Amino acid sequence: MPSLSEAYRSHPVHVQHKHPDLNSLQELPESYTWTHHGHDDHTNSPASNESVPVIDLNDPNASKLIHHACTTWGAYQVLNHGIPMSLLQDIQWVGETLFSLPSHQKHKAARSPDGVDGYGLARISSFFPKLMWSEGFTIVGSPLEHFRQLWPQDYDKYCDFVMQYDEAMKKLVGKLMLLMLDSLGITKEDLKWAGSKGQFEKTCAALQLNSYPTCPDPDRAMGLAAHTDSTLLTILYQNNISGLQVHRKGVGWVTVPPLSGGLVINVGDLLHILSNGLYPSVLHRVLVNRIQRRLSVAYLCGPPPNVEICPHAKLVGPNKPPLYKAVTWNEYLGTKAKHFNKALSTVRLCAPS
Ligand SMILES: O=C(O)CCC(=O)C(=O)O
Ligand SMILES: [Fe+2]
Repeated sequence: MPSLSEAYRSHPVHVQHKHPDLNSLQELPESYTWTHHGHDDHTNSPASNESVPVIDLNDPNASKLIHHACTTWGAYQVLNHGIPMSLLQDIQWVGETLFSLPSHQKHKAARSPDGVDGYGLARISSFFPKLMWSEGFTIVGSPLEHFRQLWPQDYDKYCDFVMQYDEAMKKLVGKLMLLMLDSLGITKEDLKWAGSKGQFEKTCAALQLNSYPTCPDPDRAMGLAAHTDSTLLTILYQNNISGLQVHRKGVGWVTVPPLSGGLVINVGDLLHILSNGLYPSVLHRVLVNRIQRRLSVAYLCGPPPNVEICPHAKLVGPNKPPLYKAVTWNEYLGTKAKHFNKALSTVRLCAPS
């Protein structure tokens, strides 16, 4: 069975590796200048009071609320998710410390050209002519080797925080998967890969730390370009700096305001497939600002690598043909590495009615 890192490794996306230290630039270089995008958000439109739903996981109606949020937005924020605030602060501190290291130090843990983990530009960079105003660090499995390069003296305390975060996220994934499937009328017994305890303990994940340094010309820069996640679901912690936007059909770009202790849940491409197109995988992007560095931590969660994901039988019928063919995460990552935002349409069987 291919591991997640093997899956990524077999589908390398080539990203230019030498990039300037964004923290030291006084002007936006041409290579980072996107066309002006300040006008294309929804803030002046009549729908500006629309916002991504906030759901209390202790609410007895959570499953219904999730159904509504996922069909309309493909995203929601959660409160009372069980992750202690101290753990969120710890992982944020790891990110802050990591990205504050001198550039040459960070490059000691650079992602290898065909690799998945380590320091570098966003993997999606190769699909855009302009560079993004961000830096990232990806962790799959143990961060030990890279952290040893970054912090030769005290790497173990940073590793501990990552492991604790990973452990807590795994539990939350179990809870969220149950709720999100329930919201589709699917039980854990309906999915073989839900695991013997029905807690989705075999799901695979990558942890992505993102840093968006302050920018001298934020209106013309892009922190992270519009994309959907190749996951089942993504659990995102954003510190208290705004920047994340989601796209809603008919409304446009909508900012997801940071919520103290809140987590953003994105529907990824594989859950979109599993839901037979009912839940859109949310298109999202990140804008930057000139005042404060923004940090985010994304837990990118997918199925066990060799499991085939297809529209669930309960969501398919005579009037609802399956919209997608079955794909493993590995196969889908390959498709995404080739076709990026058109990947879903390449695994599509028929047009929606
Ligand atoms: O920084 C954010 O808020 C979003 C990050 C993201 O979309 C990703 O890592 O896939
Ligand atoms: Fe994302």
